[in-house]
Amino acid sequence: MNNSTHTKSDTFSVMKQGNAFKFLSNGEWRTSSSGKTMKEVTPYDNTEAYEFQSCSQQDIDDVFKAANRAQRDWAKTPLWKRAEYLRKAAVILRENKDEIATALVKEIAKNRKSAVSEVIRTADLIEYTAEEGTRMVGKLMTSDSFPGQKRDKLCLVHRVPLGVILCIPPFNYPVNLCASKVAPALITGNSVVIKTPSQGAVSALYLAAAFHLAGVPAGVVNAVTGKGSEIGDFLTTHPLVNCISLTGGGTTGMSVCKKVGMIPLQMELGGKDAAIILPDCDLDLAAKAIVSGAFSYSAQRCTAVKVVLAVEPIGDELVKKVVEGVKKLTVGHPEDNADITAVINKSSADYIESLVFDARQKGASEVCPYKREGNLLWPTVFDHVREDMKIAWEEPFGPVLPIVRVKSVEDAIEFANRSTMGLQGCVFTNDIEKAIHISDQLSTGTVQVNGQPARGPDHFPFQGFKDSGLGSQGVYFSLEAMTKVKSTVINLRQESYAMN
Ligand SMILES: NC(=O)C1=CN([C@@H]2O[C@H](COP(=O)(O)OP(=O)(O)OC[C@H]3O[C@@H](n4cnc5c(N)ncnc54)[C@H](OP(=O)(O)O)[C@@H]3O)[C@@H](O)[C@H]2O)C=CC1
Ligand SMILES: O=C(O)[C@H](O)COP(=O)(O)O
Repeated sequence: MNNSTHTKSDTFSVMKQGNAFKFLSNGEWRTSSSGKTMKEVTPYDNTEAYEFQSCSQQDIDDVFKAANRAQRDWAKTPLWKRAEYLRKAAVILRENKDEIATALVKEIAKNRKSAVSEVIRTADLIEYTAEEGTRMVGKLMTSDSFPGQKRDKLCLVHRVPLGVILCIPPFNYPVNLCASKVAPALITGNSVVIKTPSQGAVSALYLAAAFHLAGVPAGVVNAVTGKGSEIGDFLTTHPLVNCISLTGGGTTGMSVCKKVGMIPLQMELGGKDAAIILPDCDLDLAAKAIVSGAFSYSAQRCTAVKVVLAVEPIGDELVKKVVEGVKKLTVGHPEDNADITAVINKSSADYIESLVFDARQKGASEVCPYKREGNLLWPTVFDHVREDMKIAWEEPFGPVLPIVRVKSVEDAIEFANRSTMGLQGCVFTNDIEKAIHISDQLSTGTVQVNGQPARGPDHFPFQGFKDSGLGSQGVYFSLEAMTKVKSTVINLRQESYAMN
């Protein structure tokens, strides 16, 4: 393994040919056999951000064959050594955090501070995964714990890799949500094929490059670029895929689920996270969490607060505090660290606008008014939202927050549970018994008490109920998801009991 540090500006030069980024196949950065490239524009000024390969079916087929070939030797690499590769990749990410953050700023308009923190969070996640993975030991079971049995069978239980994992991250965390799939896959002895998001492709390629530069053997980490609508089906239905881990929209996730065969799936899809605010809560704390929860990264987070259910009589006071908080948010360019930056593309901005117009036309009260310049949308808050308004149910993935007034906690729970999604929810109250009762009633994978919805810290389990997903993420849970149980049973001729 190469132990030198990677801080020079040409560290990643291997990834490029001219202006175009190459894709990673079997340990080599290549141009596509299609001869075609794709261009990506910045969300904020529509100028060209990057150019990268439009991978062909032939490229993808080659990548899967390489990943399949490399996996067995990788699985035979001692665990401590696999962990070393991961730690090395984490070091490379940290050393190059500014360059990678620049890609995040340009491709997905994440503000610089958050972009740098995504890279550091990713390095931490990879290191934690290396450590957790080395501690993931098998277990020994004995037959005599089952009724009627003697101690004449010893069962050695191991977790073994699945094979080739197809990792499909979304645009909003192209580095971190790529690593949250790749790191657990690698430490457990799988090889990976990354399908980068089209907006965010270069950021995800940097992640792949960190593993490549760390010296991970050829074929173990591969990354292809291209449009999901063009190469998605070929990737997900490829016979050499042994597991798919996808984070993205519900429509994408469900269509993949319907097409693939009997392989394990880890799906992290959309959310409509509700914040239930009880009259007895610390209102300042709740308002602060709502503003941060609803508007960080312009609300392009699956865990964003997407509807507030204010239990009367606190509605007026809560709305006043939320509006005060929203007015302090800065709107502008990601390089200036603005809180609110342009949403990912025009079609997303148009969709968000359609939800705004629907709420406006149906009479919601626009307490923080909507304004748009290109893809830049000012943080908008609607009060007195009713259930006939689309914004009450749909996921805008943009800075528009609906507030619904409800008469009772029971009404709030009923409203929240009517959503087809069930990622997270949160409840603000000073009564912990009430909080537990509400958490028990909510059909969501996680409920936060007196805090905003969030995936992190990244070792916590993260899962969606209903249409929000399948399986659980979070370091240990992903290690389990990317392995299967294998057991060896030793049948003794006579019973034997371990003695002191
Ligand atoms: N629960 C969670 O953890 C999270 C959920 N999300 C959800 O993701 C959505 C926004 O992210 P976004 O990136 O736009 O989501 P998409 O569903 O559009 O895309 C997600 C990923 O899937 C790829 N893809 C698209 N079509 C296919 C296909 N047919 N087969 C295989 N892969 C495909 C995309 O590639 P391409 O870009 O080329 O189309 C991208 O890499 C929101 O709905 C949000 O709620 C986002 C983050 C976290
Ligand atoms: O993609 C998302 O939106 C994330 O999974 C949420 O992560 P966060 O809660 O750390 O923003």
